[in-house]
Amino acid sequence: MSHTPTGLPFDDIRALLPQMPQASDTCVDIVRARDQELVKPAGALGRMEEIVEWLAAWQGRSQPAVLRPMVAVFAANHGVAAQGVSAYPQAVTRQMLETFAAGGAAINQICATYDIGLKVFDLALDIPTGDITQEAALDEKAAAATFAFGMEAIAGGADLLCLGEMGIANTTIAAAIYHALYGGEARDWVGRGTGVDDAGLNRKAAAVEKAVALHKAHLRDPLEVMRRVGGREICALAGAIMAARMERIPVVLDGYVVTAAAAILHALDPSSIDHCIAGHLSSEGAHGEVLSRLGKKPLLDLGMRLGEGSGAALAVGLIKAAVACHNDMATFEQAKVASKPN
Ligand SMILES: Cc1cc2ncn([C@H]3O[C@H](COP(=O)(O)O)[C@@H](O)[C@H]3O)c2cc1C
Ligand SMILES: O=C(O)c1cccnc1
Repeated sequence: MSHTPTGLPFDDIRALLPQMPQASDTCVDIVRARDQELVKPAGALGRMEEIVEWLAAWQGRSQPAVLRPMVAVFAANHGVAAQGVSAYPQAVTRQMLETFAAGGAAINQICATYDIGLKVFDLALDIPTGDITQEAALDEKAAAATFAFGMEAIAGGADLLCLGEMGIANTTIAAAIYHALYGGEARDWVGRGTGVDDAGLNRKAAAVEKAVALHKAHLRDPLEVMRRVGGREICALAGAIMAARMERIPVVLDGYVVTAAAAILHALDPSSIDHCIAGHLSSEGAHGEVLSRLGKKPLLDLGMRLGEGSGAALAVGLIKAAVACHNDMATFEQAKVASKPN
């Protein structure tokens, strides 16, 4: 990327890209060699084997481990909610944070089931971002500061990071990001989110179209997309993905909203999300199209459209099982099973 440093906050983000650690091919080779020895037909664990290779590559460990998985949920409010784009009122964002704290949400139960840590971050809920149909969501300084907050938030605490979000109207924000990055028609990118009716869906498409038209002159730069038609949780999620890369923590993406933060980084540098896996395919319509643009094949497809990190956290069950098979299965020799087919 040709870029002259100017000392602006976004330059601090761009400066991270050339410093990203790369996958460890050596660790992958060691994992593959052990896979050959394990007491099963070659390749019989299919994608479970690929999951272990991915963990090894990005943890930089020849024997990968998932001992401290964490879900980080970033919560924010959005000025665009005033356009009538959600089936629920903005107050639900804070009410759900109280529900997370009380242990009553879906994500609490999934984390308890798979022994996953849960951290929830309130990103200035009382101050919704600017309505993207009227103005930029955030100025550059605030966007960069929130990205930095997301980087800090995940520091030091996990060997696998699942990302989640809570923010009424944020499926509209995600759709605006995809429309800005990938073009097409606004309608192609909007879905029913929390369950808007046909009139609500029309208002969503109109809001996305208006926002992208308003900011059009500035949307060639993915970081401008992030601050103008995005929101605080999108900035923090992008920061968390970047920090995880720097710390060699593999990342499990959630659904339509979390993937929008990954799409921003991918647009800056496609290799910047190589340490990320897609936990699931959201039933928010365009998620499949987005994942194929990002080159990600989702692990689960359960017809879910919740957010909160729920699809990512469910995938941890599979990931833990994949690691257990790899690390703890017997070899043909140990099990005294004939290793060569007739
Ligand atoms: C009770 C409740 C719990 C949720 N948990 C996640 N979301 C999800 O729905 C919101 C996005 O949908 P939209 O763009 O239509 O507002 C986000 O907050 C997301 O995390 C929820 C939504 C509700 C109502
Ligand atoms: O897939 C998602 O992230 C999603 C879908 C609907 C509502 N909230 C989030």
